[in-house]
Amino acid sequence: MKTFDELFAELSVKAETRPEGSGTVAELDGGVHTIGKKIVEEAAEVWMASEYESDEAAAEEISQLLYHVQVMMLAKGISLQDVYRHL
Ligand SMILES: N=c1c2ncn([C@@H]3O[C@H](COP(=O)(O)OP(=O)(O)OP(=O)(O)O)[C@@H](O)[C@H]3O)c2ncn1[C@@H]1O[C@H](COP(=O)(O)O)[C@@H](O)[C@H]1O
Repeated sequence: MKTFDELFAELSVKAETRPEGSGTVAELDGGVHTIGKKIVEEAAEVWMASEYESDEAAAEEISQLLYHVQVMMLAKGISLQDVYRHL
């Protein structure tokens, strides 16, 4: 189990060190367009799971959406503070 901030720290290191086999590195290499499509796909899955599936399934889809949003933040060089400032 990890928090939003802990995941972002982990992904930041992956983006920096580019370890072999990292899905994050592969997604970053796909670029903003590819990451954006992934976000839209996961957002739809959050909607469907929330409307038609269990709370557990919805929570899992939400975690995946948060992950892809963080990958987009890294692709754009947007920090947690840049986002939190708007909350
Ligand atoms: N939390 C996540 C996470 N959530 C979602 N995903 C990715 O998003 C995909 C989920 O998409 P779907 O369920 O829709 O599955 P899918 O459509 O079959 O997936 P694709 O074929 O599109 O890849 C997964 O296959 C992962 O590639 C994640 N990938 C990684 N993490 C965490 O990120 C960290 C770094 O991961 P790596 O960069 O891979 O080392 C680790 O702590 C991981 O737990």
